Amino acid sequence: MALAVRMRVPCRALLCAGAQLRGAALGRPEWAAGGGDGARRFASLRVLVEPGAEGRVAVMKLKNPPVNSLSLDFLTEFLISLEKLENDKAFRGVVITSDCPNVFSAGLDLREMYGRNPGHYAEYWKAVQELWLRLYLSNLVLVAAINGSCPAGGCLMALTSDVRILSDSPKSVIGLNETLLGIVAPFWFKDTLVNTIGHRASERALQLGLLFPPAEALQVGLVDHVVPEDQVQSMALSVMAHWLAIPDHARQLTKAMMRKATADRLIKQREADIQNFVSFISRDSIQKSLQIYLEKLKQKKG
Ligand SMILES: CC/C=C\C/C=C\CCCC/C=C/C(=O)SCCNC(=O)CCNC(=O)[C@H](O)C(C)(C)COP(=O)(O)OP(=O)(O)OC[C@H]1O[C@@H](n2cnc3c(N)ncnc32)[C@H](O)[C@@H]1OP(=O)(O)O
Repeated sequence: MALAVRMRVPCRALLCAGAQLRGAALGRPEWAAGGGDGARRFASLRVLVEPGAEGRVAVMKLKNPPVNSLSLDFLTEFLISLEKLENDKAFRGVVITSDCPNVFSAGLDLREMYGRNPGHYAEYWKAVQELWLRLYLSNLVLVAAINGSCPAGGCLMALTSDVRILSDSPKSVIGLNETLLGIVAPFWFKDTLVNTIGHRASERALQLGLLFPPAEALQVGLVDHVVPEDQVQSMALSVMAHWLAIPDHARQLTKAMMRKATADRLIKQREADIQNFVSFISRDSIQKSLQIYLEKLKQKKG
């Protein structure tokens, strides 16, 4: 247990203070207790948390329409919800899924990375780092119930889970497609992928910006199960029951043993990573790439 405690991510106080500030800006996140489960069911504007099974599993539903992009406000609310669950001893596992049709998450919010100032980019990147660290080192069993498209930052989020279940639908593609946008997946995105599918498969997937359809995602090991769309959540809960059969302390220490070195690489150079991001994203050439990509997304509609 000691290792698990030591592993808690630093800068918690900092991010939480930031979260409260942003919460205030949002008109304070309202944790509306509701239903027969009392305080165990709560919601902010963009994250719903519902009881999953036997009171020890929670289902977190991402609700940032239309595409669950990971905006700063969304990240703030998600991190507050996750912390509430981590601190509630009743919960041992969390299923993460989407409340938006056909999209698990469109990844990082491009509007947070385009046309803003360096201070904003730094604040945003710190929140993205925090999301990854919190999820990757979580003591909870995390199961991603991926019920739709899952590119880039959405894929990163899924990769932090202990198990990934993907819906068998043509819309459900998953991968780190950053190069298609003319940007580069940071080293800790890459490390998380390598830890999941190995070096060679990652090299190919990252350079080509591959978005894998379900059968290929399963074959390469990016996801653990592919099931019909209406069975994603039930499969997630059934897989969860298997993982919860393992004593927490042994499983948590093992998870820490597997993931700590990867997390430490970022923890040791968080500030440098932020500066790197700010200078990279502020380049005219990168801003131009993002502008073109955003325009393409808009044109797709018309
Ligand atoms: C040396 C290196 C050093 C440091 C590295 C530094 C920086 C680089 C790191 C950056 C890492 C980036 C990670 C990311 O996650 S980038 C985001 C990548 N995401 C995508 O490519 C997905 C884009 N979206 C889509 O493909 C589709 O929207 C999707 C998800 C398949 C859903 O399709 P559909 O249901 O048809 O919906 P629309 O496309 O019509 O979209 C509706 C609406 O949402 C807007 N939108 C979509 N995605 C995003 C997004 N990621 N961010 C913000 N907004 C998004 C879209 O434009 C539409 O808007 P509208 O106003 O037209 O309604």
